[in-house]
Amino acid sequence: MKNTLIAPSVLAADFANLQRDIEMINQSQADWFHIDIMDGVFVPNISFGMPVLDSIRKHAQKPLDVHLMIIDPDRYIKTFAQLGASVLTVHYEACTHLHRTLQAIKAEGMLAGVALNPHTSVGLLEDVIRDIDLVCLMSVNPGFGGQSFIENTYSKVAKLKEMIVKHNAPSRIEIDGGVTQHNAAQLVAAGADVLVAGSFIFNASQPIETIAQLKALPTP
Ligand SMILES: O=C(CO)[C@H](O)[C@H](O)COP(=O)(O)O
Repeated sequence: MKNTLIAPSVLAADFANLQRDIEMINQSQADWFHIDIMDGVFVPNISFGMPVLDSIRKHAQKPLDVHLMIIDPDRYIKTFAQLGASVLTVHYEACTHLHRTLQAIKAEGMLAGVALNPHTSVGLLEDVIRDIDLVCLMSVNPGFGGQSFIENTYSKVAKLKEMIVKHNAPSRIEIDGGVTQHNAAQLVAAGADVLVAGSFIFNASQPIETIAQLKALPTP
């Protein structure tokens, strides 16, 4: 029985004490570091770029799950491979030739992810789902941490899980945005494999225990 992977979003970390927060995640039961790269064009925020990720990589003791919220992500596939990304996720809405982009990510030895904005239907992935290692369902409108969870996500998870089973696809389902103790169990029950959480973890009084609680959720 697969257990749920927990990927704390570094976007919510204290950037004045980033090494401290990275060490905390290293000591926790978290599985991945979720890295949100934002360009201020695809989303109305600019997060951080290659120099910060290079510093994170030097201290992170868990795989880097890199989420590109940028236009034309093909430009940077090799760069993020060199920066140590284990998973590289691009937005469906930012790709003209998604199948080719997925092939390019895999050619660099990374797992290939596709993220869908809240308004984007999972059905649009049907012809490429077998080539996707991770589908990231945005449960907030991308760009900022600390937003409220979009309730329609539950039904999207169920639809996506049905498609993955129908096509015998390798895809994991990742949920990104507004994940807390109020929705995590229902998301896992609906078929989520990976939970991204930023503010729920980094704003917690005891973040390591908060991660342990997410990790202990029963899986279907
Ligand atoms: O992709 C993101 C925003 O675009 C963040 O990863 C996501 O919002 C997680 O942060 P939080 O758990 O605080 O919502």
